[in-house]
Amino acid sequence: MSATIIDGKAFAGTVREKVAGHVSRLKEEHGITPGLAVVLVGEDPASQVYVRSKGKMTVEVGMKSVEHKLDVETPEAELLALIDQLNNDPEIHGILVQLPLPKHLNEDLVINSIDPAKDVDGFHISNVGLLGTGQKSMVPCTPLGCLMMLRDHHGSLSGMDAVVIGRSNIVGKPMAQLLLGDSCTVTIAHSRTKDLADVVRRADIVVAAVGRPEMVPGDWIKEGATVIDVGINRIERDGKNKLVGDVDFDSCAARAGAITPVPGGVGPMTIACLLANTVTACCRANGLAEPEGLTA
Ligand SMILES: Nc1nc2c(c(=O)[nH]1)N[C@@H](CN(C=O)c1ccc(C(=O)N[C@@H](CCC(=O)O)C(=O)O)cc1)CN2
Repeated sequence: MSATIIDGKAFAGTVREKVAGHVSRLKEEHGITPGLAVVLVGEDPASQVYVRSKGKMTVEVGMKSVEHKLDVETPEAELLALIDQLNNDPEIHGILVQLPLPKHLNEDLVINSIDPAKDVDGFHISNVGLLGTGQKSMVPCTPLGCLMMLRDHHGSLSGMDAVVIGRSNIVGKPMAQLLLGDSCTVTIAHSRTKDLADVVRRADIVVAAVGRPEMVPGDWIKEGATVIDVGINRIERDGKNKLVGDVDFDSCAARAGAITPVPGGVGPMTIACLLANTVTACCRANGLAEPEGLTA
């Protein structure tokens, strides 16, 4: 079997076009411009790239972009004061604090200080609870992007066996909730899972989100399964730097029915879904109908 490559880069482009359409309608019909504030603490090189990209794409879809770049040693109280200011700014509909944060900052405290209605990352404990109980919430961007690609490829996911490898709060757990919401039979596998290969071999859908380069070999994949690779791992091979996912692409593609590449798969969908969440948050804040197809 030679797998269909799910082109996340192209799909993200169509999501951004839809977002841009909604933004221009919000401006023309209601005089509202959605605003997104991104906060970066420190100078982590990868985070700097992602934050730059978020700002650029926010402006490209016609939204207001605000960036706050804080010194690596910023005291927690100062960061919390900035979030409070953004929570109370009527021109800001979405707030995102780029992760990871420097070690001296309490990530849970910082995330939970964001107004849940403006929490476009969907990491606030209220949004986690709402998603877990099947209620309307802000949905974390990376799992939302994976769900959109799966729905686009399969139509209905109902009754499919899904395995999520990885139990992080920002990808593994919300991904499992979303798949359950679409009536998949879901297993969350992790480092202590017994017979991981056998568990993965039963799955129609495999979402790999462990952060270990090329950990999943092709012979774990059921013929025709769909493989969604969330991993973004920088490795050195043959003296060159390379970006690889959590699955061994060539051997998995040889057995899968469809697979996302790295780069160009899940990654670009993360930022597209951030923009989608910002429009959703803006519509909710103004009591307007939510854009269709941009939420879970
Ligand atoms: N507050 C948040 N922090 C972080 C999140 C998040 O969703 N919210 N996710 C990641 C980083 N991230 C966005 O912030 C992100 C990661 C990767 C990509 C992407 O497009 N990757 C490209 C490859 C880019 C490269 O060469 O490095 C791809 O996969 O094609 C976008 C956004 C952690 N922090």
